[in-house]
Amino acid sequence: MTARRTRLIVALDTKDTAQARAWRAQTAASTDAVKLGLEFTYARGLDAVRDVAGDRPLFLDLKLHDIPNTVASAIGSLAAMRPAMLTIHAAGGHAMIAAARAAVDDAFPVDARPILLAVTVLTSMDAEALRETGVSDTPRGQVVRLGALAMAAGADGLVCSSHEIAPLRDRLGDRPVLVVPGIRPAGAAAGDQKRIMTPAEARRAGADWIVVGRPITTAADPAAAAAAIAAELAG
Ligand SMILES: O=C(O)c1cc(=O)[nH]c(=O)n1[C@@H]1O[C@H](COP(=O)(O)O)[C@@H](O)[C@H]1O
Repeated sequence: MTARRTRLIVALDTKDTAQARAWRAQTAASTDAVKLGLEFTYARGLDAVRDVAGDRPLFLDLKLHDIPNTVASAIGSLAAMRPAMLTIHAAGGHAMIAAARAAVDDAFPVDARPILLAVTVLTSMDAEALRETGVSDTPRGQVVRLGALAMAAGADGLVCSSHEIAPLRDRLGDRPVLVVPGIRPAGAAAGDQKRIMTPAEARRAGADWIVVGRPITTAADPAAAAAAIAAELAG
């Protein structure tokens, strides 16, 4: 597992197109992909997302979670975006995930299919937050349950925290692409994230990709912050 290279995605979370472009340029040398999500997309629209991503691999993080027909139709609307990765919520259930799978296979040419990622339990949730939603299992138990469900329904990979990589690999083997947010370099503020690890810990745990936003984008020097994380991943 640790033989895989752990790749770095920078989350360009802003409403400002010029800011997103600047972060993209500052981090291009040390990151493998850019993530644009709800904040930027709702503020600026999909054309601006495509424009900011440019020639970088695009993780389009819209976390679709609706009835199967709506999710499938929404994925059809994203075909022109040519994303490298797309997110849906595993909690939408088997039928929704299977509909998303079918829509990806339908809407994208075979050589341009995005990696369909199912978000398991948000990294901002701890056991207590999960209990408030009616789930009495631990985050780890719930991530493995949702991860198995999502992979059986046709997802290519999962979004989870570093804490769940080992139990997911035990249950599901090497097949799921594991994308891991909730990454904090030593000393960085956790903010709203609860299930966190450092970049080096995530690499050792076997993350395929890590997602890092504020530790890069709020740094005095985003280029240096991204380069330091890339160096940590290189070991
Ligand atoms: O799907 C995601 O990317 C995601 C899932 C999750 O469980 N936790 C999570 O933080 N994310 C995203 O990862 C990024 C983390 O940002 P920072 O906390 O600023 O590093 C944000 O863009 C979140 O939307």
